[in-house]
Amino acid sequence: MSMTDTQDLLAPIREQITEVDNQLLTLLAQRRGLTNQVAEAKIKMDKQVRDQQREEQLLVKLIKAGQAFGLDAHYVTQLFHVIIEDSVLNQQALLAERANPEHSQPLNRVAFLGNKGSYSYLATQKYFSRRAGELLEIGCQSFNEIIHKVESNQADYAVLPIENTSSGSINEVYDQLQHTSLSVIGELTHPIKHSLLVATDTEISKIKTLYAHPQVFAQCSHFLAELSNIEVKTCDSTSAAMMRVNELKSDSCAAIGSEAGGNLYGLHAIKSNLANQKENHSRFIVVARKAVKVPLQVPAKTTLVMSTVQKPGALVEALLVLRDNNINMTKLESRPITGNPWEEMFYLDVEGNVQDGPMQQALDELKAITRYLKVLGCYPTEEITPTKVAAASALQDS
Ligand SMILES: O=C(O)C(=O)C[C@]1(C(=O)O)C=C[C@@H](O)C=C1
Repeated sequence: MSMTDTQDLLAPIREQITEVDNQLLTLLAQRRGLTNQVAEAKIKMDKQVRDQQREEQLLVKLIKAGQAFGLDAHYVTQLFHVIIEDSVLNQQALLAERANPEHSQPLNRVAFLGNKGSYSYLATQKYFSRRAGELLEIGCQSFNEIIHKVESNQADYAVLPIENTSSGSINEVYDQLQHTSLSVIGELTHPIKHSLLVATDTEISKIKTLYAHPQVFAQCSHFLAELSNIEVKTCDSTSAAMMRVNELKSDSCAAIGSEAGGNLYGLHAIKSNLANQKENHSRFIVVARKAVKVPLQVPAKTTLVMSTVQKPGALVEALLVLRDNNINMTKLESRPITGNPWEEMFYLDVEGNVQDGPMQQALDELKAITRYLKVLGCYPTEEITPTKVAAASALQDS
């Protein structure tokens, strides 16, 4: 069968697939509209955004209905976890906006690291896509510059990477937090997926020169080891590598970076998942000059910074305060204090709202036993743990 025949066979089926996809999008938008209404009702009824009992009932029904259509339980569960996560995040954003009208501006000026196409750029887009107001992107060359932009009112917000699942905490950002008066007002996690990006209709065997940021090369070392006769050229940023490959428009050049970022420079991916570690995510924080008030209906996280007194067991004592007040700590990081050798500043992320009784009690107790304690911010949690359906596997077997 010739290539033209094959394409003719595919074309009408693809048309139908496109039609179905558009219907799916229409329905998803309709569902999102309904969740906005749910959020409004929850504000009036003073109810929690998350209702995991309702989610479980919903999933059980959907799994059953899916089976009748020949769709397996795993597929249906995965799909609806994403849909429900979107719904929860959307509702949280709406409630947070209502509680902080002064943060709702027609224009959000946001400083981030790198240019269009960088992972920080994509995280910025993702975070502000749920928020009202237009986005003005301010690409910066250093964390210092980013913080300065917000402190000096040249930007309203900054999006900063704080940790990565493969390379750990980003110390430079923690050190900036030690000296700034800005507050953490939000967080988000963004997947870091490296792809091989090209500008022409080429293939891997033709690639002779690769452009990327040195950290990206390090994260893809296993993939690079498989290639032979390749020249590796380091660039200052992922976006610089993309720009270079777009300028060269050569069959023998490729950049490594995110596919979505590459698309902004007219590049397309010929191979994906290049990182050594397949689950690669970065967590970002959003900071602003003014703290936000998190409605009690929304699950919150609080970031604290403290230094303990110099005595054995001082840190343990501080952590016991959290335990005794039933507060879960999700992260503990220590950084040296500038100018005070051998002394440490501790950064803690804990689950809870600063307006909550147990949290206020814990903060009072911590103040009494630490040398320094500051709340860096309290913000809505964006890590939405998917609801498990105990009956799913049983349903699948039946
Ligand atoms: O039904 C609700 O209460 C909703 O908020 C909607 C919804 C959903 O998207 O289906 C989202 C969050 C809740 O945890 C449960 C269900």
